[in-house]
Amino acid sequence: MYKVLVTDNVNDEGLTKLYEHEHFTVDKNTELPPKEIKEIIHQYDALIVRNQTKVTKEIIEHAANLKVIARAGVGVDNIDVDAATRKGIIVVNSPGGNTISATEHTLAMMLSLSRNIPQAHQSTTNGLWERDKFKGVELYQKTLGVIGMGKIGTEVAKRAQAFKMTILGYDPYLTEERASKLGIKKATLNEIAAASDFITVHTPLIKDTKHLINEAFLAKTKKSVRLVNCARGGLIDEHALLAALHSGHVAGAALDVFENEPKITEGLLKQANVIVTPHLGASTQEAQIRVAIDVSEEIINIFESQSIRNAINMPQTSGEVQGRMEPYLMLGEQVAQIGIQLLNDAPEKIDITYAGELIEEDTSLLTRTIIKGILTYHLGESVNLVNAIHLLKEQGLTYNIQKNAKNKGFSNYLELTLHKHSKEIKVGAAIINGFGARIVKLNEYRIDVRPEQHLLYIKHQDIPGMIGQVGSILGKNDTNIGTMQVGRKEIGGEAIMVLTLDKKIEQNVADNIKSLIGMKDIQTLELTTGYNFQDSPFIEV
Ligand SMILES: NC(=O)C1=CN([C@@H]2O[C@H](COP(=O)(O)OP(=O)(O)OC[C@H]3O[C@@H](n4cnc5c(N)ncnc54)[C@H](O)[C@@H]3O)[C@@H](O)[C@H]2O)C=CC1
Ligand SMILES: O=C(O)CCC(=O)C(=O)O
Repeated sequence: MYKVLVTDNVNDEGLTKLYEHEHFTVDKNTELPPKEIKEIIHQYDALIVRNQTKVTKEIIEHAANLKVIARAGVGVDNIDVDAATRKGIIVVNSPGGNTISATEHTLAMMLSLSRNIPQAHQSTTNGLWERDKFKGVELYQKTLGVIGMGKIGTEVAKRAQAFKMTILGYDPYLTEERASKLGIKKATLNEIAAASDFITVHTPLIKDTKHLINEAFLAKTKKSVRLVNCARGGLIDEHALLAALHSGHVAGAALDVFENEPKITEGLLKQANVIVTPHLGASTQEAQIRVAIDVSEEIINIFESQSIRNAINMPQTSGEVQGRMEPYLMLGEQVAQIGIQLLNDAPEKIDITYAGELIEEDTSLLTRTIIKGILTYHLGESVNLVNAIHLLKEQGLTYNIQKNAKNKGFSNYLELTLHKHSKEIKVGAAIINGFGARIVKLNEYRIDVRPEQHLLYIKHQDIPGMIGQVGSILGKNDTNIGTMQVGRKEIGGEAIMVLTLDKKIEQNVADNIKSLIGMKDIQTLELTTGYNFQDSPFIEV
């Protein structure tokens, strides 16, 4: 049974699938203070929040069993994603569940701002009839600058076109082609500042976007510009905005979000031309049901079928790519296990080469799988696909990926090289049509070994009788040999044997083999041959 904790007001109808699922129990408590969440979080496998709960590093550190943090919404700035990643916890969200609601709220705020609707409503309900005081401006033929042309920015732009506005869009990912398809103009921030009558922001709050609208930007804006923020507080420097409102340079602002919610910078509310809502962008029946359904399904999928659609801290792979990459993931993990066991030390540097068909594939998940396989040898079960790269960097290790068109004679090929001082271990592998996974290279030797659970690697002098002696010792100790591969560089020189065994051999058997004349090295290798829960989460797009 998986335990899920819900600490914010997430829609119950949308959570139905989780409530009714036989493998899940859900505890919902929207009154828990942070201290209490910290105390009980170790009991839970998943946590669902909106943006009220701050999922801090402290809470995450106490989350001994947590596998998933789900944000019923878009922005994850209330979650310490770095801390979650370090702990191997998947952070997921509902990227599209509230797009339309946030878009419509933005339009509602822009219209309210242009026609002073909240102020006029207040005045009229107070018994006044101030028709001259609330003269507004039209949107028609005005220029709207949209900063952040993602899902919401794009939908806002489309709807604003219905008002016959000219749209300027700025987003590092906005191409000329997409802008032209949307019928908008791709612009720089400076161009938006100089030409826009209305400016609306739709970016996440990240280091790069904090105070994107600041004193310097406002100084470049057109006089009487109107600003809308239905994305995140902190995108606009509220003090700079206040100064620009005081000076009359900015004609008005419509704000749904604030830098220190629920606090609002003193003075802003005193401005007659500022209209506010308490972070209502996603607050519609439809959006709340949708985001709750999204996170419920996501959690069920992660625990029941190991597939992930919307992770923040994992690479995304399409279902089609996922199907093609599946056999390589197991092979990647096995290659890593062989490499690290042969190195028997922490590597300083890791080189991974993908060749043949693999150069066309999205190999990000495969790389993570290999890194995970390497690190698990020393760091144990705390390593998973979420935190593998993070932990690698934390260990000060570097890794290097090469995609090489030369395929070494195989239609696909992956090679791992682990370096430690002057020692180097190289393991090459391929999926061979009709035969499946094969280890095809060990250091400088060409081999052909099916990666099975128990392998025996032997390095020896190439002298007659060696194979027989090893076989005889294993036979006497009741150990069946599945396959045996030998490789040598030159007759009488150094050679290797790689055997697949039906069971693990005892140390005394290995010692017996090691004592044979001409024997140089012997290592038992143990490989994973089946994924278990949480080990192979796929991300679907
Ligand atoms: N008020 C509310 O209740 C709601 C607020 N939001 C917020 O709206 C924002 C946008 O959400 P979506 O459109 O769904 O996200 P999205 O991820 O689809 O789009 C964000 C866009 O911002 C762009 N961007 C990033 N840095 C930028 C920069 N420095 N300058 C310009 N563009 C930049 C990205 O390239 C991306 O295209 C998020 O902050 C989200 O949290 C979302 C839903 C409801
Ligand atoms: O849960 C909410 O209402 C906040 C929505 C929001 O800000 C987001 O999804 O980013």
